[in-house]
Formats: sequence, C-alpha cells, structure tokens
Amino acid sequence: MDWMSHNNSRSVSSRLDLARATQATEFVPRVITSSTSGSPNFFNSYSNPSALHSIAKKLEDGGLPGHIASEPSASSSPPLVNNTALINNSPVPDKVGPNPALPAYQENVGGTTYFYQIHATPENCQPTEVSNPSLPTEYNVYTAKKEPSFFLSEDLHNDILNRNVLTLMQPDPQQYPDLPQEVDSYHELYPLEPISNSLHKAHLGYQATMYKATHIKTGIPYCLRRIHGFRLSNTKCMAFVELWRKLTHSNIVQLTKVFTTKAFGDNSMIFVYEYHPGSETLLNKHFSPDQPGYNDPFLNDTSTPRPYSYQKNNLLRHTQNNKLPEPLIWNYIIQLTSALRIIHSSALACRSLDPTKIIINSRNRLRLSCLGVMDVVHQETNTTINHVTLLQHYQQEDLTALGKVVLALACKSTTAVQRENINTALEIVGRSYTSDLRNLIMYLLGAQQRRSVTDLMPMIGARFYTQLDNLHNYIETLDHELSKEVQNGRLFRIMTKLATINERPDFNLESTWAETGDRYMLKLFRDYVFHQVQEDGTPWLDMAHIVQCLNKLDVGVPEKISLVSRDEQSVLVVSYAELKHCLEQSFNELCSSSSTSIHDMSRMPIGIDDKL
Ligand SMILES: Nc1ncnc2c1ncn2[C@@H]1O[C@H](COP(=O)(O)OP(=O)(O)OP(=O)(O)O)[C@@H](O)[C@H]1O
Repeated sequence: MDWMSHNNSRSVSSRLDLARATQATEFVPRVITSSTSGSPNFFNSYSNPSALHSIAKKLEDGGLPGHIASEPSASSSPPLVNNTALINNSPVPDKVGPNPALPAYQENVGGTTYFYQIHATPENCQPTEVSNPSLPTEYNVYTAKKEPSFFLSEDLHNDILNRNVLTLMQPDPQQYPDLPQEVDSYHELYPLEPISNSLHKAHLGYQATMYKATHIKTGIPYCLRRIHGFRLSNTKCMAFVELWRKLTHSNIVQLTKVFTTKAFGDNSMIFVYEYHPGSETLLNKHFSPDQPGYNDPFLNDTSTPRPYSYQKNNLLRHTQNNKLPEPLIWNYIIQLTSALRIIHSSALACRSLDPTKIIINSRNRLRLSCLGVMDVVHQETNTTINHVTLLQHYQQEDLTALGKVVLALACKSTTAVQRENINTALEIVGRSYTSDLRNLIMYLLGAQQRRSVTDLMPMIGARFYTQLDNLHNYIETLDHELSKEVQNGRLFRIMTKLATINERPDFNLESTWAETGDRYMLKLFRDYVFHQVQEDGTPWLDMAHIVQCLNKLDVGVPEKISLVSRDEQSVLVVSYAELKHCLEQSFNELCSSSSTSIHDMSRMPIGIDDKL
C-alpha cells in the first residue's frame, strides 16, 4: 500500500500558484473584508503580484537563496480534498499521490488523515469488514482498533474534575450561619456531614464534626475534625500528636496539626488532616441502607420468628447472592494491615479501626482516618499503668477490630460481628470464601493468644504479588494518560505565548506593534495554523495539522512554510526556526516591560529541542 500523510500532498510551487490566484484556495486564509495592512517592514514580504509571480518562478527553478525555500518540505500543508469524503470513507480523486491518474481514498486516524492508493495492499494489516456497501470491493478500509486520543481518558478526566469540584465547594452562608469565617489559619469551612448527624459520636464520647477548610496562606485544602466542648487538661498527650504527625503512609490520613480554639463559641479541639476529596467511609460504601437493595442479613425480623435452620439458610443464600468478591476483601486486608504494621512499629495504636473511620476513594484506596484523636481525647490519666502494657493492649484491640471489619465485609453485615452472631458468621464465611480468609479472621478474633500484624503476612501470601501487579498496571495506565497531557500542556504554553502577541491592540504606545515586524509573521502563522479554509471557503479543521505546526514551532525545525497575507497580496516563505525566534523575541519584549509575570511560563518549552 502506498500511503502518505496529507501533509505531503503539495509542492511549494503549486501553493504559490494558488496563492497568487484570484480565487481563494484551501490553504489561503479566508479573506476578511476589513483588510489588514500588509507587512510593511518584513524583509521577506512581497506585496505586488508581479513580484510574487517571479518568486514563484524562481522557486520552481530552485533559484532563491536565503529565506525563500528552493524546495521546502510541504509536510505542513493541508489536504486538497474535501473532508466529507473522509467521513464517508469513499474514494476521492487522488490529488495527493505520486500518480494523479489513480484514484485514492483517505481515512482519518486519531486526527491524522491518511491517503491510500487502491492498487496496494499492506501485508501487515488485517483489513476490517467494509461496512459501506457503496464502496467497491477492491477498496479495503483499514481502521485503527482503538481511536487514539490526544487527551486524558474520560474516566480519569471526570474523576479529577469531580475531586476538583469537591475541593472548591463553598458553604451556603444562609444554610450555615454559625460557621466562623476563620479558625486559626484556616478559612472557607465547609461541613463534610450534616451538622445534626454529628450530635452523637458514640465512639468518641464527644460531639464531633468534620469540615473541609482552606489554609489561609497556602490555599491547600484540609480536613478539620472538631471535637466540641473539649478542654485539654493535660498536655502530655501532645507527645502522641508529634508521633502521629511524623507518621506518613499511603493508607493513613496524615495528621498535620492539633490546636484548641474558641472560634465556634465553645472550647473545641481541632485535628487537622489531609483532605482526600470524594472519599467516603467504608460503612457508607458497603453497609449503607441508603444503597439500593442493601439490607443487613443478620438483622432479624422479630415480628415473624423463624426456626434457626431457616434463618441460617436464609443468611447463607443472602451472603452468596450479595457477597463482595474475595480479591476485593484481600485488597482491603493488605491495605489495612499495611497501615497497622507501620502504626504498631511506630509504638502507636490506631484505637479507632471502625468502618466509619476508614475512608475509601473511587480507586478502592483505603485510609485510616481519625488517627491520634483517641490518644488525646481518651488519654490515660492513671499514672500507675505501665505505658508499654497499655500500648500492647491497644494494639491487640486493633487486631480484634481488624478481624471484625473483615468479618463484617465478608458477611456484608455490621451486626455479624456481634458476639451472638459470630459463630454463624464464621460458618457462613467458611462456606462462601476460601479457608485462608476464614483462618485469618479466626486468628484476628482469637483473643487468647498474643497476636501480631506481621503474623498476617504469610496468611496473605502470594496475594501480595497480585496487589503489586495491579498497582504497577495502574501506575502505567496513569503514566500513559499523563504523558498525553504533558504534551498538551507544552502546546498550551506555546499557544498562550502566541495569543499574548497576536492582535495586541497596542504596546509601548505603538498601535501597530502586533501588525509589524516579527509579530506580523506570527499573525500570518496563526492564520496558517488555525484559520485554514477549503476550496469552497468552508473552515478546514484538522487537529493533526494544528498539533504538528505547534510541535514544529516548539522545536524550531528548519522546514519552511509559505504564509499568505489575508489580502493575498503578500507571501512569506519562512522556516519554523525563524518563527520560533520571532516568538521568543516578541514574548521576551512583552515580558521585559510587564510588571507581572505569567505564572508557570518559565517552564515554557521554547528552546527545548528534545520534546518530540
Ligand atoms: N481526610 C478526609 N478527607 C475527605 N473526607 C473525609 C476525610 N475524613 C473523613 N471524611 C469524610 O467526612 C465525613 C465524616 O467523617 P466521620 O469520620 O465523622 O465519619 P462518620 O460516618 O460521620 O463517623 P461517626 O459515626 O463517628 O459520625 C465522611 O463522609 C467521610 O467520608
């Protein structure tokens, strides 16, 4: 198969001929009625038609030196053919191939248009079925399996946008009139739960409320856990706060600061944590009665007593039908034990391992929240108790709590972990899941022996490899997605530079600054990149053309292109290297007389040649 990109479709002489022609051509920007002045002082401008003709002649002869290309690469030229043929995949007259007598058809793959000649068949491509019945059988349509994209995948894009929206949420002052404007170094407080829900926090013994807030100086969002009406009587516990602050791990919510405040009109204790937008509690994710179809199978309907065997069969059937996939439960176990391992090895205990204090994000990443609160709120004042013994006790409680969380997940029921249900629950787990899972739960709930989180590692065994493999795959996916946006950011910066120069109404009291010298060339380049039209004057839009032009500008390749003025009276033949120089010069000129600086423009890629 003989194929070429549309960009190789034309010779420079034919372009100049077309430029000179009275009728608008596809590569000449649309004529705008309010004609702009020609370039008065650029040395490569030719403003009279006879001069243009002689240049064209010389170009054809290959006799022009300097800025005028004798044989410039035409790889940036737009196609000659109408794009409707492209959409229909129908054959179009071949104006681009080496043999104009042969018909060709074209195809758009990821924004790049390819032209195929019908006599050739590639050996390494599998032709797909021709869906267009009007297409003659000798034509084969080759379609890419998956349309490549210049941009981030939609899922990831939406996920990030969603998190951004949540991060930027502002409270309605009418709904929350009592919210203080500022609390210590934080403002823009936004409750993360209905205030009324925070009235009874059983496990803390104090009323508590979660807020999102923004740091006044850095603008970084945080999560504030407020313990209402709490007076700190003993500052000894602050040693724990320091330990928690130093503890960083991918499965814990980092504690950054603890302080007391009267900003809420009472004595409140505030625990400041990292904010993870879009996270929900494990309770909400797997045990919420708000979920469609969820009901706790262990919650008996006491109004109609049933025989025990009936209830057990019912439970078993329910668990089989609604059970969480075992790999997901192991995924959670690995993350939770990973967090507990680091906590216990730092001479700390979680003390709040509970489905309401484990948050989970959209990618199933678990994090222990609420760390450090128990050490402050429920600090042990009895000085006769040995600290090490106490720590060991709390760590053992953590392991029991972990066993209960896993059992609850395996039965999809928080009541399964109640003393009277545990035996039935374990039996159900034994029937629904592997013996490994049941053994792990039994080990964690077996309070007779002294347990350790490291003992769980052999029980998890080779499942670590699966977890690692999944993570690596996900990292690679993210890396791939990121690489697309890295290029987009680079192109965006070039476009920003161009936009700050093009059409600038006046600069340094010079009203024609944007229309003269280097800037004039950049203006024509802008038309060349973005304002192409087809033969019939309709816009010609091709992302591949735009991306390719901007990439070449970024690198400053020696390739030359013809730029035509809007009145078609001037043609400039100029290399991308010169255009890049003009862009740099003009932008530096703007920057040097500007009192502000465009944030992040220092990372402007102009000058970096290894980006392509
Ligand atoms: N670090 C965090 N980042 C983002 N959201 C969080 C963070 N910590 C908690 N949240 C969210 O804040 C909300 C309230 O958290 P909280 O820990 O009070 O849970 P809860 O279910 O209200 O617990 P309780 O039963 O003790 O009231 C939850 O929706 C939780 O997902």
